Amino acid sequence: MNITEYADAEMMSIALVGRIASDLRTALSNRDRALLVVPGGETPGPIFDDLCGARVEWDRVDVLLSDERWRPEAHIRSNTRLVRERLLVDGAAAANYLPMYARTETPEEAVDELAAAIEPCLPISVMLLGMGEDMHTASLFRGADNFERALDRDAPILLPMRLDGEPEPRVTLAAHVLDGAMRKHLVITGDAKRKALEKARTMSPYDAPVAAVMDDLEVHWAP
Ligand SMILES: O=C1O[C@H](COP(=O)(O)O)[C@@H](O)[C@H](O)[C@H]1O
Repeated sequence: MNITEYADAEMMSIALVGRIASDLRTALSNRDRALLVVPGGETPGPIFDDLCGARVEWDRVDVLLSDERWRPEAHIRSNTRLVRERLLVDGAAAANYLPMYARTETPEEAVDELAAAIEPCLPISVMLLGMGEDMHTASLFRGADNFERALDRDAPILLPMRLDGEPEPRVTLAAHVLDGAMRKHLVITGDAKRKALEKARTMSPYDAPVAAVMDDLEVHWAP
């Protein structure tokens, strides 16, 4: 794991967008298509605002979320909504979006079909992840019903995930799928997440989920 510190979030966004765009161009020089995985939540919005205009052959890129909250796309908590509104615009509107939500009542009813569309696009070429102060990344939450299964080497690509206290069920890519990405970036802001990440360095993924993706991880941090 390597950490780059930036003066502020704007400087971080500029540099990170340059890195992701460059990683995508490298991936596209080796393969017909590239798979870009992005996080949801609050942190990536400003990065998406810049990334959508980056010089990339977007019509050769598949875009996929790291995880999703099981809410209709129009819902304020939908990660898909964030991606559609702030990433899949401008040049990036030409990218192919791989859905991580279907209009079924439960994720269990849809995960196999969603995973079947994702599988042919793997491995991940370029991945950007976020992290919570509780050290979760994607929707790998300690204490969630499928958490330990999601850390298994033979876990299905996509798993439903329920955590007491969370307002909706979720789906997440399995740890081995995330960890298999060819380029791995993590974006975090603030002292609390920085401290949590430092702590996670010495912990097992069973206690600190982000530790499951730390090999060759490039961390981008701003205050
Ligand atoms: O719920 C989620 O949270 C994490 C962290 O979000 P942030 O706003 O604190 O950066 C995010 O990476 C994940 O994709 C999302 O579903």
